[in-house]
Amino acid sequence: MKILESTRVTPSPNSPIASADLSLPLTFFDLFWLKLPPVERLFFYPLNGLTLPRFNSEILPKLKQSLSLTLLHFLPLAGNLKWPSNSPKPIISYTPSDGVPLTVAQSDADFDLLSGNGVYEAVELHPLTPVLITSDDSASTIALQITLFPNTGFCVGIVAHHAVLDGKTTTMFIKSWAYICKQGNTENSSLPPELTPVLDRSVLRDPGGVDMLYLKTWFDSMGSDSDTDKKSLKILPNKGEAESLVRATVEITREDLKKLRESVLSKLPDTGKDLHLSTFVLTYAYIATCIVRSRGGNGDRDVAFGFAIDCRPRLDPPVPGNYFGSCNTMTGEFAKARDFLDENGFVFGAQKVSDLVKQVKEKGVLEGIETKLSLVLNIGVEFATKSLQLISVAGSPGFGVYGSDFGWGKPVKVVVVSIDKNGAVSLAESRDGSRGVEVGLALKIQEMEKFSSLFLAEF
Ligand SMILES: CC(C)(COP(=O)(O)OP(=O)(O)OC[C@H]1O[C@@H](n2cnc3c(N)ncnc32)[C@H](O)[C@@H]1OP(=O)(O)O)[C@@H](O)C(=O)NCCC(=O)NCCSC(=O)CC(=O)O
Repeated sequence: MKILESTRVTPSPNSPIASADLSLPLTFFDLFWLKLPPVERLFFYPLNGLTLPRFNSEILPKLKQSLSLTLLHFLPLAGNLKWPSNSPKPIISYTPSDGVPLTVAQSDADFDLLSGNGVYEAVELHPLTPVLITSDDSASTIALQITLFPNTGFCVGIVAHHAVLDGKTTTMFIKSWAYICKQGNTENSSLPPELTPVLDRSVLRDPGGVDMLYLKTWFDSMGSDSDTDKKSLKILPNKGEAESLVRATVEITREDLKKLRESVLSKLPDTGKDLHLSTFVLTYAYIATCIVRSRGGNGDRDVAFGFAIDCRPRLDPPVPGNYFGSCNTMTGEFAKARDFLDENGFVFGAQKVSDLVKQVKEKGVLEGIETKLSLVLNIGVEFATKSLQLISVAGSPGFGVYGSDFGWGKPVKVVVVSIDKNGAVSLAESRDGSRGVEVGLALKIQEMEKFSSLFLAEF
């Protein structure tokens, strides 16, 4: 890996938008993620015979110029998290000298291997992944990396501070950048309505001091009375990271989903019809079952499974789908490994995940919102002690990541790197538009081997 350039891309200076300060308060949804590790995503673009001269003269200038134009719409991403002394909570601050940190690199790694579905070591993706810089006083909102693979293609990497943007906004930003790049970089680049971010914070109402409650939860978790520590914007290190994981991608097709649904219904002839057997529920329950079985071992082991919910359409009044920020909450459950190891483990999982989604539909997303952060922090502590098997979810088949075409074709693969640090699997839509689901995995090698032997061999 060779670093070719470390720079900052500023919003296009020709626009008056770039010359005004901007500040956005963090909402309670944002503050939930204040110190939680960021999400890392890579988009792989194959380009046969791509040379360094072509990369430098065509690809890179177009990507940088269009990024600069895109930032006019996403100004907070050119800024930083700050905590002014007169502010009760941190803010996102943009000033005209700010810009997005961008690393340009050249890799001699195997593009086809890293962008394929097969098994490879998780650490192989780390050199392609930008690093989010955070300190006591300041935290980057995102960082980007563009990596050339001579003769084979290039990769666009983004790391996103979850207190600034969630998966929906991150993927909307990448799609907007790709859209403007593909359009040909004219000044005044406008975005279609669904990609135009809504920065207005007044569309979201705090149910009553949840923002300050989350800050207090963060303060309490730090166990320090010093003001510097309390107001530090440093992100927490990943504590539960396992060593030497391998990655692979598996796909669940519509046909597989049909079989999974039929399998649940055949085992629950009376109650099955009341379950919410969506693509998401079936996929997550099935993958969680295979992961617990791949570890095998003691049935007494605690298993926590949980996932994020996009709150935008579920708030009253609903928040626009293109609202910029973090707008999700978590739901989840505990079980014992034996529940999944059991012959009817998948049916158990489908019932539990269905119940969780149905609860959200019935009770709304704000039910129990006050205690969500402390619950998640406690699970993190247990995960770090390795006493708990945690299976969470990053991404969503609804994000449409494969629509991100910068003008050289759609990505051949999109991966979430950070699942190798937090016990998550990643979900995306099938690349071929067939409405299947692509699932990213990061497991120990023995567990990956077991997973491969189990996956879709039985339902
Ligand atoms: C809570 C959920 C997981 C539940 O999903 P479900 O699919 O079970 O339930 P649902 O009500 O959303 O959808 C039920 C069915 O309706 C369909 N459906 C839903 N909305 C639709 C729409 N607008 N247009 C057409 N169809 C729609 C779904 O595809 C599904 O059908 P069918 O069964 O045919 O599919 C989801 O609603 C959700 O909020 N997903 C987003 C989660 C998220 O944002 N995760 C990322 C977190 S941030 C993160 O992790 C970081 C990062 O990614 O960077």
